[in-house]
Amino acid sequence: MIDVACAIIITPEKRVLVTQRSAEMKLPLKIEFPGGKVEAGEMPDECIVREIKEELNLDVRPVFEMQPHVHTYPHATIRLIPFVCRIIGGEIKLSEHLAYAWLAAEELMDLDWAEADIPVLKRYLTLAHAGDF
Ligand SMILES: Nc1nc2c([nH]c(=O)n2[C@H]2C[C@H](O)[C@@H](COP(=O)(O)OP(=O)(O)OP(=O)(O)O)O2)c(=O)[nH]1
Repeated sequence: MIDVACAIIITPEKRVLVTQRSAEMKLPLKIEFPGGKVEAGEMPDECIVREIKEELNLDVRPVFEMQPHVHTYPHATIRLIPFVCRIIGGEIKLSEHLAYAWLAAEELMDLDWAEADIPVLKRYLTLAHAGDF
């Protein structure tokens, strides 16, 4: 089981950052919440801060840890650990992804998501709808 931390980065206007995996990555061209594998000796919240800096050149602060979701792909079983995050600095510069977009909640479901993200997205939308974020 591979622990993967991902970030649901939100703006004060409630837009959410989504990224598209490149053709060279596993799950090519799928939409995901940016993030990556938790390294040995690292806490998931430390991982998400590191990965977002590496992948997007953004400084984020995790504000809420959501329930993890386990998903089995043909290549691996992952435990996706989502963090709702706010930006505290930096400007987006992509180093691995093909593209990114800031989307409103109602635009999110209609994308070609990595399978593991779909239950996470649904939970986030429930929280957002309830006014938690
Ligand atoms: N980062 C990220 N990975 C996801 C998400 N959903 C999902 O199924 N995955 C999968 C894709 C990969 O199998 C795994 C994480 O891979 P990764 O390639 O992003 O992680 P990494 O940068 O640490 O990996 P590596 O290239 O250094 O090996 O989790 C998601 O929302 N974000």
